Amino acid sequence: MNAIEVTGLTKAFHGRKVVDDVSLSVARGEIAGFLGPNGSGKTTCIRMMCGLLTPDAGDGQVLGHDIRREARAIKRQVGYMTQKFSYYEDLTIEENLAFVAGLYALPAEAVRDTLAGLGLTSRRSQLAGSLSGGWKQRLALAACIMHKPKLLLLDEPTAGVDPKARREFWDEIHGLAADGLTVLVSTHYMDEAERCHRINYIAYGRLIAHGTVPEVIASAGLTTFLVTADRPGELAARLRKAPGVEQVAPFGTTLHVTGTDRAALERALTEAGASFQPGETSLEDVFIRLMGQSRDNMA
Ligand SMILES: Nc1ncnc2c1ncn2[C@@H]1O[C@H](COP(=O)(O)OP(=O)(O)OP(=O)(O)O)[C@@H](O)[C@H]1O
Repeated sequence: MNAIEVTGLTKAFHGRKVVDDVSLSVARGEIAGFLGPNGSGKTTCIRMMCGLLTPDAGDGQVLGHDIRREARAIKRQVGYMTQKFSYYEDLTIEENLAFVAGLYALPAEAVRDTLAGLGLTSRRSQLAGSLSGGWKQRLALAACIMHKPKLLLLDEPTAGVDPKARREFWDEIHGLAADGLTVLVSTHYMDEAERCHRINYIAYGRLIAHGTVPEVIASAGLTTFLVTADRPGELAARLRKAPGVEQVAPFGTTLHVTGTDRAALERALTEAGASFQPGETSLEDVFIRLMGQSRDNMA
């Protein structure tokens, strides 16, 4: 049975639907990415799935428990790292974990094992407030997995963390998933999306794409050309107005020019006198398009 199997989740605040008919399946041991623009309803979905918020409509199961009737059982088996994870700055790493262990009535070994498991033992006496962003995230992760949850919900866990620390954090997540933990992670970083087994893209409350990264890219049906130009800025301005050109994104001195109609795109580039070659469509190109499309649908 899947770790998450929910259908038709809907939630409105003050008469405005912020989650609209979202269905989601996440297999056990899977790292599922949850992506979408700010305010698109990711956190609200996560809160409904872990029993913190009651949906207006929709139902389903998380870890085999009904999200409406068995919220307590779900909460016990879920680790939830919120966007603004809080800990006591003037307590050490170990003291912070001991506090959390107390909340869950866990034995002292739980703290020791968690410190060791996440490579925190040598830093256990360091004050949490003095840790760098990466180590703070590691402490937050430690606090969330100490009670050995079966499902880990991570809400933008690495915002503001440097690339090396982010990579190490993700190595950790993959290690936990390999041991059977299911992970649902919301992120705005494309490289993190690419590290998920499958991704789910939500915009304006609706789930509009899901699958593996290659599947999501392929389903968008976009063609991308790489264009080099002496004056990329000028060319970009012209191309943005050309028929068939849907996106123009400068990357250094190269432009990534994207559209759904390959022939129209080639025509536009030829007419603009651009020198171009085929490129790979990125996940970011796809998301920008999906975002634009769903905004049009809302209008
Ligand atoms: N308790 C609440 N009361 C009223 N409005 C809320 C509440 N919680 C969330 N919202 C609104 O619902 C919408 C969706 O918010 P949510 O936090 O789920 O989005 P998100 O996709 O997680 O965004 P972000 O990427 O910025 O974290 C937002 O417009 C938000 O202001």
